[in-house]
Amino acid sequence: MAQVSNAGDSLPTVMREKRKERDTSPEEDGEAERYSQAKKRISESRDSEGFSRRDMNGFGGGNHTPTVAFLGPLGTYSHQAAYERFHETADFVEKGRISDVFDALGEVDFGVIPQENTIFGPVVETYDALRNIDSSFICGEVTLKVQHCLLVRAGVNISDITCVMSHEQALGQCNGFLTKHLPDAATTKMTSTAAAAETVSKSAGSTCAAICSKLCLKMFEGLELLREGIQDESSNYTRFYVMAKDARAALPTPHNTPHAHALLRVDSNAESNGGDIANVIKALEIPIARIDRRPASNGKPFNDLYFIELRDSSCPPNGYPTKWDEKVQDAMERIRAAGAEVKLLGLW
Ligand SMILES: O=C(O)C(=O)C[C@]1(C(=O)O)C=C[C@@H](O)C=C1
Repeated sequence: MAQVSNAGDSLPTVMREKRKERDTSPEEDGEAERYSQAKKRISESRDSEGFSRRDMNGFGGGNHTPTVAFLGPLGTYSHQAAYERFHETADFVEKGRISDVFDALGEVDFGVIPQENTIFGPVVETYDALRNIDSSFICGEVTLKVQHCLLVRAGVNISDITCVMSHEQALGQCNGFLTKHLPDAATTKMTSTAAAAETVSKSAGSTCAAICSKLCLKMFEGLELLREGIQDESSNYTRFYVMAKDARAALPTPHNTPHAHALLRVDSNAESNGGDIANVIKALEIPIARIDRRPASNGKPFNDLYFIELRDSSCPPNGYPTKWDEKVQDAMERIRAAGAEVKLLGLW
């Protein structure tokens, strides 16, 4: 697996004194403070892990602090993933929906976008947006450990809960818990896990619960932790794409994956190809890491678009395999020769 971050791994000790009497540890208090501070511009150019603004291709040399959009509000897993990837090298910008993060690319330098979860699978909103993008690119990835909590307004017991709010991914990842412990509670899809926590926090007298990160206890007032680690498998990870408008935008070092990747969007519906995805797979001649499929949404029933992620593990640590870009371009030429349309969505 690529670089995996657990948001609570390394935490400042200064926050210990500030600890409030809640369900969070000193480490989690520090974590909350770190993430709150993440929005602020940090003038220091190098942090303790060696991330440097000078390492940002295209940004180095000037005074530009890169901006990074993520699905908000503060306290989402996207927020944590963005912070784990960029630390204090960037200014962070909250967006209301995943599609808003895509739309912001260009205004902001980077966007951090959930792509896939190990329990519930691909993030549908992300693949729907990938169907239409023409000039934004995936330039990196980050993987985050996800431990869901059940948060309620203080004083609410599990037997009182009438509804559960969260992002559809989190509801899906906790389906076993919901079926077993809250079979009669209604579920409400929210734009994000932290949006659910915020809604519960602001609804006096509410008997709704939110499924979200423990960090939300510190981000929003009046919430209490009822259960922790309620997802269907204790080992649970979400992988995020890091995207940019500029295909040449390079992420701060260290390069975050031991493999080289590319993502292709393939439309195999052209008549010249006979609609056969097998021709495309044969033409690739590069190992395939995963294939996802979404309706092409072009008015023709059962026309699909394929998202093919390529992976080459022959690269040196923190680098690309020799001529990776050329290998991918050559594969795309072969796909076109086979009669399908192909678009490069990322190279990292
Ligand atoms: O709602 C959030 O906290 C998000 O960052 C979104 C998201 C997702 O779309 O998969 C990210 C990680 C978790 O898998 C649950 C939700």
